[in-house]
Order: sequence, then structure tokens, then C-alpha cells
Amino acid sequence: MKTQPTASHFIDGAYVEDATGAPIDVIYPATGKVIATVHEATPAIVAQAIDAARRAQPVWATLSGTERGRILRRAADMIRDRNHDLSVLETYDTGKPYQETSVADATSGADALEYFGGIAATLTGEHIPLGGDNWVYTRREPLGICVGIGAWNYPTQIACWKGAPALACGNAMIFKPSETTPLCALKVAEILHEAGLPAGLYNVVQGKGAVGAALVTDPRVDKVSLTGSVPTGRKVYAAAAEGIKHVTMELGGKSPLVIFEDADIENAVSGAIMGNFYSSGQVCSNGTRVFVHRAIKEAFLERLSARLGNAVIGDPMAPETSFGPMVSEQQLNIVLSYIEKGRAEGARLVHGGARLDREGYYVQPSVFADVTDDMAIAREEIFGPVMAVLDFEDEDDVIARANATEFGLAAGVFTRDLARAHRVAARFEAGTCYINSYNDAPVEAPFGGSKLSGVGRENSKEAIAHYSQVKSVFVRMDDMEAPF
Ligand SMILES: NC(=O)c1ccc[n+]([C@@H]2O[C@H](COP(=O)([O-])OP(=O)(O)OC[C@H]3O[C@@H](n4cnc5c(N)ncnc54)[C@H](O)[C@@H]3O)[C@@H](O)[C@H]2O)c1
Ligand SMILES: C[N+](C)(C)CCCC=O
Repeated sequence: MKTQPTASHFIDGAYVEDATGAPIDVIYPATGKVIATVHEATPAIVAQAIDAARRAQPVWATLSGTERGRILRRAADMIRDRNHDLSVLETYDTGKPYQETSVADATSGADALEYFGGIAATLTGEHIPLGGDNWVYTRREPLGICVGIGAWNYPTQIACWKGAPALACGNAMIFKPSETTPLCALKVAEILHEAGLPAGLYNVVQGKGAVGAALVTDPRVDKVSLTGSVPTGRKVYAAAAEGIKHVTMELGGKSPLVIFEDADIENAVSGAIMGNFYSSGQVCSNGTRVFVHRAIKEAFLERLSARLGNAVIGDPMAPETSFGPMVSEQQLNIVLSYIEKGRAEGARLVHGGARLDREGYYVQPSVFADVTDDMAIAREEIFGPVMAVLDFEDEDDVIARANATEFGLAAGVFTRDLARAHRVAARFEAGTCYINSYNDAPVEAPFGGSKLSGVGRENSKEAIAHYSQVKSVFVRMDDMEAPF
């Protein structure tokens, strides 16, 4: 497959290049080799994208929701038809195994386009009767120009999760992918335009933080949706606040997964695997603090180690591979440094713990047991395949410990006692909770975090509120009174 894109940016319905921008090499994580080069957006490219969005958005906003939705749904169908090629590209961009990308990435993007394409025609205002003959009606209106800034772990999904609700509500989108994974969003833009999206409504510009900052601070931008780390979130939120812009912040986490003594152990092990090792552990919502009831701890660890032995680590394009490399050398080194910290702090390494002796950025899925709450591997987001297993005995105690974090993205509980499951879920301080499952993210359900993990929600009807605003129109039918 050709990995070098036609040009670095997609603006006003066409590929655009400005080779005076600094080059960014795209590295295939499985080999460490350069597979493409894009150029960082210059101020002229950023201005071109904003101008195109400004021209296109007012016309788009006048279309009916049915017309807008039809284009999004057509794009969803095209993405599904091209799933193989898009999944291969996602694997080149991120290193995630094709076994995963072929079911989780373009398909999730298509779900978002289909869902918001379907919902577009249902966006209406309210009629609010007042005393007498007077009344108010509300109009749900677009925000204008939305900027989306992506992380590197789900480049296709993030491009669609932000673009689909923005476009459904009548906005234009300028999307800046992560500089680590710049390829997939260009394909999303290409497909949207092939599906009939008018030029200028979905633009992709490449670049690092400075390009993101230029977009966020431009006074013509009305909304910023970031998927990224908490430190970046702080900067972007502050910059957006300067212009009183709307924001969605999808940030990091250090989520708890609580496994009670009555849990089905096989299911709990599956949950812990999906919550720690999917995408080689590079998932924001991962349940990396796994609290296991002391009564089943050794049985849990034994089954977990056995199941991890079945992981097929290798060429991400091979259909049997179920565990790929880290996205970059930098991410690999972060993970290795935390494995060292875990050892140094006295946690018991029960699985993995080493870099693989092969090209690319591979590290073994790793599990530490006997982890205590104060250890760095139990407090800090690693964003890699390092599971911390902590012991507990008492429900109140484990909930207090699960919530004793500045993050609040996700949380999970495994138990056969459903009364307990709902009680625990209600007490979790997290935006996205799971009972006897982990890391599902259906488009119908809100996804997002509380505390430092974020502001706003993606997916579901909730996202509409974050990409539109309500105007109240007071209508007086009787005579207007005045004091003089
Ligand atoms: N909550 C979620 O839905 C979710 C999903 C995926 C990843 N994440 C989080 O993302 C992080 C990993 O991704 P990452 O390393 O790409 O994050 P990051 O914060 O380093 O970068 C995210 C994006 O922000 C841009 N950026 C950096 N500085 C900026 C600035 N000053 N202004 C504007 N843009 C700027 C980057 O270029 C990149 O596109 C983890 O913390 C993970 O938990 C969260
Ligand atoms: C769909 N997942 C796997 C929950 C990923 C959501 C985005 C977080 O990184």
C-alpha cells in the first residue's frame, strides 16, 4: 500500500502542500522505518483552512438536517466498503495489529458518521408556552468553526468522533491530527468529500503543538475539541478560555477496575486484558489499577499469566498477531522507565517486563502484583501495557482507594452481585463505567471523563449539546407594556 499521502493537508476539498513547512517523518512502529513525510502547516496553510471553513460553514448551516445527514451516512457506507485499506493505513500509522484495526477503528468512525448522520434530521428546538398568548421558541444552531485536535492512539476514530457531530450540527471542522499519526485523517477528509461534503467543511492540517495552538487562539474559531494528555489539556483549555470558546476535553486517566471475590474469573481476566493490553495498552480509558479481592488474587494472577501466554506478538499486519508495538520509540522508553520504577518500588513482576529483541518498538505485556497505592505505577498514567494489581478486602475501602486519584475517565467492576455492581458504579468518580465488561465505546453511549480527565462528552445525543448552541426567541402576541 502507498503510505505517502498525495499532499500533507486537505483544505477546501483538495489536497494542499506547502513544502516550506518543517518536515514530519511518519515512522512505522513495527520497523522504526520512515514510511511517509508530511510538512507542518505554515501560518499561510492555517489561514487557508480557516478561510475555507469560514466561507463554507454558513451555507452548510442552511441545509436541512436530512440533507447534511445523508452525506454523513454516505461517507459511513464508503468507510465500511474501504475498511480493509483504511485498517491497513491505521496499522501503518499506529502499529496496532490489523486484527484490531480491521474491527475497531474505521468501523467506529463509520458508526459515528452513521449515528450523527441519522440524528441530524432530528435536531429541533422547543416551543415554550408562557402566560397569556406569549411564547418562546428555541433554535438549535451550530457554533461555527470547530477545531479538533487528535491524539495518536485512534487517529481514524478521533477524526470521525469529532467531525461527525460537528458536521451534523451544521459546523465546519478543522482537524489537526497528532504529528505521530498524520495519515488516517486525510483519508477521512477525502471520503467525506467524495460522499458529497461541500469543500471547506472538513479540513485537515498537519503539525505539532504550535499549529494546534495557532488554531486554538485564532479569534475566528468557535470551539475546540482536544483528545490528549492532561498537561496539553490545561494549555488548550486556558488558551480557549481567553476567547471564551466552547471546549470538549478528552484527556488521560488512571482508571480502576475492581474485581470482587464472587466475580467470574475468566470474564474478569478478559476485562483486565481488554482494559490493559488492547492497542498495546495505549488506551485512555484503560483500567490500569486492577483491585483484586485477596480471596481470588492468586487464582486471578494464574489465569491472567496463562492467557497472556497466548498473546501473539509480532508483525501487526499478520492476521494472527494480537499484540503490536508501542507507537514510537519515545512511548516505548516511557513504558520501560515505568517498568523499572515498578521493580525499584518493590512491586512483584509476574509477567513480561522486557523490550523484545527485534526491530520496532515492542515491549512485552507486563503485570505487577503486590502494588500499593503510593507507587508511581499505581498513580501515574503510563499509556502502555503495564498492569498494576492491588489487593483489597472491603467494599468501602476499595471504592475510596479507586476514587483517590485526580483522574476520572473510566472505572469497572466485576461481580455476580448486581446490587453491589450498581452500588459501586454509582459511587465511582468517573465519566464512563463498566459492569462485568471493560472498554466498550458504542456510539450510542456518552464517552468522556470527570475530574482532570475531561470536560464534555463525545458520542451519543450528549455530543450534540457540545457542538451546538440554543437560541431563545421570545414572541409577544399581546401588546407590549412600558413604564412611560
Ligand atoms: N479521553 C480520551 O478520549 C482520550 C483518547 C485518546 C487519548 N487520550 C489521552 O491522550 C494522551 C496520549 O496522546 P498524545 O501523546 O498524543 O497527547 P498530547 O497531549 O501530547 O497531544 C495531543 C494533541 O495535542 C497537540 N498539542 C500539543 N500541545 C498543544 C498546544 N499547546 N496547543 C494545541 N495542541 C497541542 C498535539 O500535537 C497532539 O495533536 C494520553 O494522556 C491519553 O490518555 C485521551
Ligand atoms: C474505544 N476505546 C477502546 C474505548 C478507545 C476510546 C478512546 C481512548 O483512547
